[in-house]
Amino acid sequence: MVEIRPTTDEDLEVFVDTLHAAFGRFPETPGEDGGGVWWSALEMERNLLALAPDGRPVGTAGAYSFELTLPGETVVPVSGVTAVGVVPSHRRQGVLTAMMRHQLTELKGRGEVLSVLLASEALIYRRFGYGPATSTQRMTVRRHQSAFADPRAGTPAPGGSVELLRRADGGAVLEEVYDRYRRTRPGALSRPPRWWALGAGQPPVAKAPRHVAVHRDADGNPDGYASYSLDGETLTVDEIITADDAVFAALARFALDHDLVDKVVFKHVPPAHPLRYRFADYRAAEVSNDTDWLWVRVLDVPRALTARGWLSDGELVLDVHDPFFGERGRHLLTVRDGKAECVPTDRDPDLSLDVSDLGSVYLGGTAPSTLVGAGHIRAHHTEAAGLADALFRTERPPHCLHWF
Ligand SMILES: CC(=O)SCCNC(=O)CCNC(=O)[C@H](O)C(C)(C)COP(=O)(O)OP(=O)(O)OC[C@H]1O[C@@H](n2cnc3c(N)ncnc32)[C@H](O)[C@@H]1OP(=O)(O)O
Repeated sequence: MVEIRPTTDEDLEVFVDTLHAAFGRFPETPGEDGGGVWWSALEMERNLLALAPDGRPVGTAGAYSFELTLPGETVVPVSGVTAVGVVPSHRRQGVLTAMMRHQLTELKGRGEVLSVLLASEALIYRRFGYGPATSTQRMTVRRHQSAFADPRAGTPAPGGSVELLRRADGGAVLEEVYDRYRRTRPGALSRPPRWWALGAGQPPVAKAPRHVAVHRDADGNPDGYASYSLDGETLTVDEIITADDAVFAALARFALDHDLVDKVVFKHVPPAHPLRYRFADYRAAEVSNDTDWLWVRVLDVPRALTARGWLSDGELVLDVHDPFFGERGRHLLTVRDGKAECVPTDRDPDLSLDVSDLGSVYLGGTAPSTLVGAGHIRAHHTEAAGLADALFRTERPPHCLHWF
């Protein structure tokens, strides 16, 4: 059996070496350009090493300290699980399972409500109770097709402006705009100050050259930015950050109006993004790379359900099974005026579901009826799925464009 132990700053080199062995890449030195920025953002006091009986390190798992925005604009602390790897010689022997048990038990013990991660492969994490909770898409637009149906959309509001920032000048502005945005968007994560200081808060997580355009309102206050790069005739937008759809349109227009550019790639947009409907030609935007992004693991069902906000009133009895911890609980969820109460009950359930499916529907990114249709969630009567859809829905789909 393996021994799992927490790491300290002194373990950074062995941690990085082990993780690189797991991913099959030659070790690079933390602090170099590129991946080095990401390595230096690791919180070594929160990471784990798995050691074989002979003391050799064979596995790694890490956690970042983030805040996650829930429906209803509530913000909760979450651990962002990262840097998970087991060296090829020790795979399929339960090393990851041992690390997950150690980590999830510790997170529960700390009183955390949820844990999140981005999965390298979609078959790995459901068994540990994580479910895919947000998705993201790529939108590619040919510039010559990109006229907006309403040509006035896309110009900044009267008195507003779009200005190109030198990256060195952008730090505080971007951090502030991002922070305001992420508090309004379910599924968005905080970017710790240390990430911004390292330059890691500006995607990609590297010091590669990027251009940044900032949008300001009529009073000169920044309320959105676009980070992008140019390669030949392709302009790639890493992210447009704003809580305002009109500002998004203005920044998208700015990207689309670049001379010498043939196509503009918006790397991360939520499903059904309004931008697609701005174009006079609906087919101007080609959507691809529709993929899962943030996975959510509910650690405390009643606290998770009462932490988020709700749009509709209603009642639902959920029978939630957590096979990884061998737990099952029946919960009466009652929503009134946007707030929920959740208490144990012995009433007949409306729905029976696995904790990973609760993770998938929790942020509003997947309708419970979809998972009933997929045979994941069991509806105990004909109205149950519709009732759950009405309760869990959110005004906007959750979205996370943070890579970690
Ligand atoms: C949040 C992140 O950091 S994502 C990054 C994840 N890391 C990687 O992708 C790096 C390359 N891969 C690896 O290092 C390893 O294969 C890991 C970490 C994914 C899995 O580690 P292992 O120690 O082999 O997992 P473990 O032995 O505990 O497997 C538990 C179960 O999951 C299954 N499993 C594990 N990995 C996979 C996978 N990639 N695909 C399908 N099933 C998997 C195993 O078959 C096993 O199933 P069983 O209980 O039915 O027998």
